[in-house]
Amino acid sequence: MSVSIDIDHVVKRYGDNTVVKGLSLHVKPGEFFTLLGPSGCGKTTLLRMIIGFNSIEEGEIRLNGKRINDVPVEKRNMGMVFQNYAIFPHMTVRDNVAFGLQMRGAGKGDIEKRVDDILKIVKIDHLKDRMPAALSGGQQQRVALARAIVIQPEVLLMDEPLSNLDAKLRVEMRNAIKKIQRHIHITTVYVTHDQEEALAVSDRIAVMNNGVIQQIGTPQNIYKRPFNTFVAGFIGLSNFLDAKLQKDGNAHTLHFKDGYNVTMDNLDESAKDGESVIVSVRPEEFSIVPAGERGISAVVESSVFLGIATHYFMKSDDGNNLEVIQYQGEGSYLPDGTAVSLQLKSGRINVFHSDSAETMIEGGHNGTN
Ligand SMILES: Nc1ncnc2c1ncn2[C@@H]1O[C@H](COP(=O)(O)OP(=O)(O)OP(=O)(O)O)[C@@H](O)[C@H]1O
Repeated sequence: MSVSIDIDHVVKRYGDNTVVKGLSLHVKPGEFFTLLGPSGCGKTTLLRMIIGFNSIEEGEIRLNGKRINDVPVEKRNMGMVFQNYAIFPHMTVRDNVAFGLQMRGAGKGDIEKRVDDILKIVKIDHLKDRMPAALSGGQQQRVALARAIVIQPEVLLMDEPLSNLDAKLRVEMRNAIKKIQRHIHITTVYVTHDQEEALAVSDRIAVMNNGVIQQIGTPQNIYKRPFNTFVAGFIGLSNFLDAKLQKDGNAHTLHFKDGYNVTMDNLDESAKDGESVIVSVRPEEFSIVPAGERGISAVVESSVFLGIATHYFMKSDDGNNLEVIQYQGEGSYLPDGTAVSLQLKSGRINVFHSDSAETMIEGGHNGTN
């Protein structure tokens, strides 16, 4: 049976330095939940609080509603996979995976069967007699994963498990991890600073900065409707433009510096007439139209052909550097120096208050309550 995890106003201090600041979140049974944020934001610290390597200064962590603050690591029944694999170099794959079961006093026959089953699940059963030094990085990480899950933990914790692998293997392994997690349906908390990896594997993501959660949501929700400018800038690419808001009855108009304006019908009541706002636009949320048409005037400075799309680096007439993506079939190639107009897709762009940096899109929330 899968368990839920409640993190309830937890605080972690190192001396005078508070690195986790009254943080709360709920992980559902069987969920693949990711903590995502820049280096030093407190992800690993929080993960270590869940498994019990770190003390909890304030607040509570509960498993299926039961407080575990004072339960020692070995009694928490959690498996953990580390960035550096942490497998025993002097033991075969089979012995590495069997180790945790032996420590728990499982019988010989039982150990053999469970190790065989798990090695099949992580697809390294053909390597069971190898020593770790004779394995690739991806294979070693599969051993580490097998070792963590063979003990049938209630919770699987992973701390940047893919960061030592090359780019191609990272993609292969993240797909494998996601598949295995779905298969065994274990509540999983995954730590990464790689936003693409987080989007690819997670059911939900908590975006953290400086010990505080910025937003919790599904990958789609966080990408499409970031709660604040930090999330908009951290997840995927965003262009940020200044605009002034004008209220016209129920609708609002965004006025950009060079006279272009866009009507919005999805802003909430916090949007005030005359307010300065920040508009975030994904590179694929521009429509490129010929120069002179309505839009933000810009010139192509350089471009990168990516096969599926062309990525343009442009400069707007009022001096903003803009990144714009044109998918194959959406128009002809624009050589450097081409003048264009950029129109915005009003249903897709995001608008933030300049002062609080928080969204004013209707229904936009940070998912923390
Ligand atoms: N044992 C410790 N003593 C003092 N400060 C610590 C200790 N461990 C971590 N910190 C500090 O706590 C903050 C959060 O660290 P943490 O390792 O949780 O960040 P992170 O988000 O996991 O970053 P990274 O992606 O680089 O691992 C950092 O400022 C770090 O220097």
